[in-house]
Amino acid sequence: MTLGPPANTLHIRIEQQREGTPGFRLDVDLQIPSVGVTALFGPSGSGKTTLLRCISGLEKSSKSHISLNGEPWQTSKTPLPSHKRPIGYVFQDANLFPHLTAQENLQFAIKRADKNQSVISYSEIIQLMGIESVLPQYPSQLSGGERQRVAIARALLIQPKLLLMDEPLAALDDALKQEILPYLEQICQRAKIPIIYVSHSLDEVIRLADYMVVLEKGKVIEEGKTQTLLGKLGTSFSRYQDASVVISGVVTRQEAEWGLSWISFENHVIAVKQGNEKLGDTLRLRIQSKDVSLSLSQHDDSSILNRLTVKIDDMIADTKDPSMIMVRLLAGDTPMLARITTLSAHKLKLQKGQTVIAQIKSVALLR
Ligand SMILES: Nc1ncnc2c1ncn2[C@@H]1O[C@H](COP(=O)(O)OP(=O)(O)OP(=O)(O)O)[C@@H](O)[C@H]1O
Repeated sequence: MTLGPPANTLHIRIEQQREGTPGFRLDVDLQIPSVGVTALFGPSGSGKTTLLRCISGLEKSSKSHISLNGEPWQTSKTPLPSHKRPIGYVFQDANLFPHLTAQENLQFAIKRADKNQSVISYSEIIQLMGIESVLPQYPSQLSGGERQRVAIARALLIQPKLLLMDEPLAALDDALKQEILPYLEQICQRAKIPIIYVSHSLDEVIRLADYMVVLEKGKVIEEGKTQTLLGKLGTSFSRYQDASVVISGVVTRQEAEWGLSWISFENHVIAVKQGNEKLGDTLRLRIQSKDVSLSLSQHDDSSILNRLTVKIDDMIADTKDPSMIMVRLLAGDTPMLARITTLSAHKLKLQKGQTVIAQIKSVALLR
């Protein structure tokens, strides 16, 4: 007996060889979580958009099998036309109908909605996206950010089983990106469906995605939970100079007089600049490998607040820059990365299994 894909999984099997692009072949067999955000990452031309277009049926593929929690809703034998697939699609450009108001654009989606599926209600999405006041307006009267928020609402109002987002923030400037990210976070937390999110921005991915897939030349080269994948050595991420890890922890102490929140994970505590978070909130922190230095003993005379006792798990030389080395650390079971000079590693005689102090200079609070 062969076992099918496990429950709580979205299984996507796509093969495509497009005429006119002989050098490119898409061949993907993915099993990703059936709830939450999966980021699709990879260099330009690696096939991210092609994969989304094949999933949505906008592009033909020789093999196309999609099943959710073991239930197939798209097979090569019974290909569904694009408009019949229960998929919401948000593109880089909002693609709203220009001759319809924002509200009419949304009503168009409601007509198409799957009556058996209830992802989100009209009133809830209007409130979550903060678009009540712009409903009577035409797309040309909206700002780029407002247009994109209406487009996201429209994609969700078809009550999809899967939401595809292809660089939804790429056309916006940095200020607008920062404005829309909290809306996206809310949607990602609220919609209990799988969301595939294409982005070139590691910042966005780290902030939104629980799971990551990396494509290269039409094939999956890496996949896994965001936290696990980013904490690995030898991946495409650990080669970046801004290689980072994500740590999830709970606010256990706040000191208003110093403007600090203390975030606990496993047996460790990290101080961050206080924001809107409250005691008991779960937060994600981003720690860049270049902000982590190592010492053999605790230095109480240092200005660095965050000094964690960790174990060296592995070390790998930077093939592009022999003066630098990446050290993988474990704070309990939580991986961290430190990018330090090869000379320091040599002077400190760092070795696998050794206990050291990780000094963290700066921690970004992701939410
Ligand atoms: N309409 C098309 N006709 C023919 N070939 C195409 C077409 N669109 C893309 N390609 C080719 O298909 C391959 C995959 O492109 P795709 O746009 O899916 O990559 P991508 O990872 O989304 O890139 P980017 O990050 O730049 O958007 C590339 O070789 C590209 O040149």
